[in-house]
Amino acid sequence: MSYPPRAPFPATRLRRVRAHDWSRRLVRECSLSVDDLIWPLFVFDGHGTEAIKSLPGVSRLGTDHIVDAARRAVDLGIPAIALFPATDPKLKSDDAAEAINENNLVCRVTREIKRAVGDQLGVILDVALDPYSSHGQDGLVRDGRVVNDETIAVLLQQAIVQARAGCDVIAPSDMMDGRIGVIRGALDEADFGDVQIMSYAAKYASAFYGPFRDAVGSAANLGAADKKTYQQSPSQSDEAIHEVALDLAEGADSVMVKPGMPYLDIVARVKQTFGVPTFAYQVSGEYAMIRGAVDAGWLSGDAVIMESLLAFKRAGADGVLTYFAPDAARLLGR
Ligand SMILES: NCc1[nH]cc(CCC(=O)O)c1CC(=O)O
Ligand SMILES: [Mg+2]
Repeated sequence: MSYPPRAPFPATRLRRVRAHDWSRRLVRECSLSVDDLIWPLFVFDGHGTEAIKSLPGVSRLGTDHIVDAARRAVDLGIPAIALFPATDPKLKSDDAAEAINENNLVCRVTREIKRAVGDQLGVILDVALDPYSSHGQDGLVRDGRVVNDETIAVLLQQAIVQARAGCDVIAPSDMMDGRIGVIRGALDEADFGDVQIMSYAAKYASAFYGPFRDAVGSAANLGAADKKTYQQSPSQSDEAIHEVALDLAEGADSVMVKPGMPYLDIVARVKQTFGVPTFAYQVSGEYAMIRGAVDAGWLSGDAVIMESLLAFKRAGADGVLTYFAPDAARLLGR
């Protein structure tokens, strides 16, 4: 055998198209755009900003800062924000009554944001009781159990007050069975037929939510309890498909998989199975993991952020809820 070898040469060399930037761009299968981003924001009833220890770089925004953040989202071209309230502990109760107060923090702030930016920005609000309950659970607790149907009776009222405040998208994140159909019916009856429902359809009982619970202050309320009787076990894949099928049949306009990066297989299955608008939530723990490593100098920030978000697109997601939304929008705008 002579050297260098003359034949046979590999007919197919995948490196050929990788050799030039123009050619890599030409064969690109998926890409991330600012249109794919949803920016989650934490708001508290006060002024200024509050750092969140377990979410470096993310702050709770006071009512005097939140409208500016919404304007910033518009300027960056981000299509939508998701608002989460850090409720004053004094307003939390066993029945989470503050959730259905039409002048609660999130409703007031939504009205202000919509007044300022109108239809230039979509506002998404969670439907679940955990920011308002003294036990930190997403539903009502009776004899130590999170009860399903009684909870839904409250959730539908929460959805209505939020829609009345001007919220564009209701996002039930509670994982009660059957709530999408009931909320859809209630919205339609109250003349909010145009308000969308983005269902957290496949939401897992995950350890990656820790920093979020610090941010909204539900960690202390929840204590050592967990949400395993309603959120899915991380071992489940077929069950996620079943969940999504039910929520779509009940009227969900779009569905979400949560967390994101450890569940890209679920994102891919959901998109391939149903072909509907599918979102993924790169949750607080995923953000903290990346941010922490970047801040320690172990990972290169911009590259890792963009790679992590592109991976959602490759899996089939139509959009990503991410605390990196403003960073990504800035990087994409270059
Ligand atoms: N309804 C609760 C809710 N809505 C969004 C998140 C987590 C988001 C994140 O971790 O970034 C959670 C946490 C939970 O289920 O305990
Ligand atoms: Mg369900």
